[in-house]
Amino acid sequence: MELPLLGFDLPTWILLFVTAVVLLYRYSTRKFDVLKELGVPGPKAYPFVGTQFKAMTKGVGQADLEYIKKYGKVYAGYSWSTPTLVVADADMLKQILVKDFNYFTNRRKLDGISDKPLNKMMTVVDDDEWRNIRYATTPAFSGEKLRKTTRDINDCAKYLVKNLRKIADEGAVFDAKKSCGSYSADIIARVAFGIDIDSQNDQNHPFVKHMTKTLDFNLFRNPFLLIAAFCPSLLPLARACGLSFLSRDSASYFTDLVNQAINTRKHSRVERHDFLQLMLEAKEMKPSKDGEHTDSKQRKPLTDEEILSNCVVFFLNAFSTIGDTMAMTLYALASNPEVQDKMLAEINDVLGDSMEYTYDLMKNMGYLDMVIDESLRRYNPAPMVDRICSQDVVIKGIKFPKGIVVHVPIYAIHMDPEIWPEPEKFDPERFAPEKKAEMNPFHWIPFGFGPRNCVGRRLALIEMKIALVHLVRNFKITTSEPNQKLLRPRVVVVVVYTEWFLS
Ligand code: HEM
Repeated sequence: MELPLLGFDLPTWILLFVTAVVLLYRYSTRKFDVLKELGVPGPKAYPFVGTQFKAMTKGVGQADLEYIKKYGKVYAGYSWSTPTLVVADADMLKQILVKDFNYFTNRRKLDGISDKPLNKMMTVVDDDEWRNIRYATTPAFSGEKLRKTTRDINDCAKYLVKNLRKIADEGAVFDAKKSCGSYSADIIARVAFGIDIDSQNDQNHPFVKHMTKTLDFNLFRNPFLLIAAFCPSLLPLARACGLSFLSRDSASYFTDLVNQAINTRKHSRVERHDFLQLMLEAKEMKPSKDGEHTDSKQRKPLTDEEILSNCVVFFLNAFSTIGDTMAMTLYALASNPEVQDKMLAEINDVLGDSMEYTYDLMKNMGYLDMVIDESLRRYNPAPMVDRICSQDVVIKGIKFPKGIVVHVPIYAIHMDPEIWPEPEKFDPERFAPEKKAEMNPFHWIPFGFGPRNCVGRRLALIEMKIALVHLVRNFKITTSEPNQKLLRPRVVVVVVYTEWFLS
């Protein structure tokens, strides 16, 4: 006797299942004709995954590298079901990222990022809303502002040295990714918001815990991301079931942290000129104390929602990128002792007995710059950036239809053997001043390019430089032998390297 399941008999279940598969198939292939019309070569697209299968198994960067070799510097693909043109050609990038910026102002939105407190992040908002926020926050990273922050950065770096000294004295190994991530979190909290989180002393600090959880872009650990990637139209249902990109506890942790910082600021008599202050001034449309924001181009006051989202985006961006790049630079120094020795010689030469490493002193360290530039080429944490085309435009004979996503394959450009011979090799000499002067600027784009490039670039560089100077001056960095082999990039949204340790 057949037992009906939830009131349906077996044939009905089979019919429902087949209908669901057919509907999902049609949904995931509905845009598969768009790229055929453009006549741009590219890999075959499959239902549900588009052309992403290689990216899922080998990482976005490696997939781009292999496809560019096969199809050329412009190829067409489907990011899941979204038609995408991948552009690695330098002239076209100049056009897209700079000259025709008005047609390529916005980024593709991950559907999941429309929940508070992430919905108004500078990284995801469009057009004038983006311009307004970018305009209000850019002055926080001026040379003058950063010069004032170097004392705070030095303090955090000294703390890092103190903590690592304990480990070195015991002859133990250290987890560079964690230590550098905490260093970077402490700095952004201090210099941008004036708050002390002291995550270096407590790597289980809730701040670190929530950051790490939020930045875990593994599709298979975060069902919300999985749905956003494969079937975004099911997101409302996912939300109704309580799923979200940012977990509820992380969302309320970040919201409370920012609100506390704002309240403390309101009642404090200490005058600050940092990122948070600029945002609060932009909320009230006050001219900044330094005369910034007096320009009539400033369009609208920032809303509370915009302030909250952009505080969170600064935390998120600074935590992962700087921590990872620094950790990879340490790995490169450990694996290339001659580079480490040369760096130390320059540091001693420039600094003499000084223990305060100022903004201006850092400018005199040409070899340190070369090491960081090479590290950002070889181990850049952002394997790609993207833009959406807002109206039909033809570039170098290729039609970019309105709505198409342009994917800029940073990793593949940085690892292209035609541009960078022996790309796997860590070689700071590639960035010697005479070579840098001749370099095509679109062959090295770790911070993106054009008006929408990384707003935190200068802070990132100064933070990394100061920490590396402290570390190289105080320690000889080596790899802990067996872990050297574990270094493999796993690229989903940002590059994450498998665990490894230094001593
Ligand atoms: C090594 C460190 C860093 C790297 C490699 C990096 C890389 C990038 C890249 C590739 C982009 C996209 C640019 C584009 O689309 O053209 C970006 C955007 C952004 N970055 Fe960074 N970043 C770093 C550090 C930071 C820091 C420290 C902050 C904040 C304090 C920050 C805040 C941002 C923001 C807010 C955006 C969005 C800008 C906009 O949409 O206008 N980044 N970053």
